[in-house]
Amino acid sequence: MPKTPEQILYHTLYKRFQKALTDFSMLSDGDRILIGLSGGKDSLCLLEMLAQRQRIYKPRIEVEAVHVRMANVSYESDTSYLESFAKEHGVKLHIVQTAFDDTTPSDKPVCFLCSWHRRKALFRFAQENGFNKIALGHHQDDIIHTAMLNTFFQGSFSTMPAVKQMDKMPVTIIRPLCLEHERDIAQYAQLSQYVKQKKACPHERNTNRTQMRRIFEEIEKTNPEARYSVWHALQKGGKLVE
Ligand SMILES: Nc1ncnc2c1ncn2[C@@H]1O[C@H](COP(=O)(O)OP(=O)(O)OP(=O)(O)O)[C@@H](O)[C@H]1O
Repeated sequence: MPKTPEQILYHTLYKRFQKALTDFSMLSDGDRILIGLSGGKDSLCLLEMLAQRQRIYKPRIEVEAVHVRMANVSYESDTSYLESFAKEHGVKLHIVQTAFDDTTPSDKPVCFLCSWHRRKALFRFAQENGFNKIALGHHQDDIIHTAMLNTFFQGSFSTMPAVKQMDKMPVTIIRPLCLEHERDIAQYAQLSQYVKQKKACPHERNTNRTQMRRIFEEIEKTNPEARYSVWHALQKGGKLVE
């Protein structure tokens, strides 16, 4: 039977997802995995693939998802779409709300505070509900851009690892999309007609990250293999597992 472009692309994405699971030994029998579902294309795609993986017998995993709403940031997320998407894939979705004080002056940017508090809510929810792993939707481009940011701005050759065992809690972060190319996820999201979130965060602006993205796009034009080169350097330097 002829395959549609959507099915062919999903197959490519799923193969890389499986390779990431294997290369980084991300799954163990009995894992309870909590997906951080922002509503963006990456975490939607992550949910779709983990939902499929959940139907395989060994290693046996259980998957649920959580969407964290930030009460004090007018950042509209269409939770009814997230609920129907998760339900369609047989994944239970939890919605939790949190907030932070953005009126007290702080030396930290609002985006930093917002993501710090979101992360805190995610960890708390995972621990209170017996999840031993949290799956996040960062892909290979995110990991490379972070490595560039840390190298050029922090003086540290480091990045978001594919697997990170948290020091102070019995929770491991996994990034099963770590081998995915962003453009493939974007194309799949379009073919699969993912609904775009009404992302109206008033604090979002051009950041150093956006600049790294542009620079990396330029580098890839000169050397289409550049991503594999950076990945290899990160792997060789032991930066992908903590
Ligand atoms: N509000 C949220 N609730 C739960 N998890 C979240 C939330 N926001 C982000 N995450 C998790 O953190 C990851 C990285 O967040 P980031 O803000 O970079 O993603 P995004 O661009 O909003 O969306 P996505 O990565 O899903 O396309 C997401 O892929 C998701 O797993």
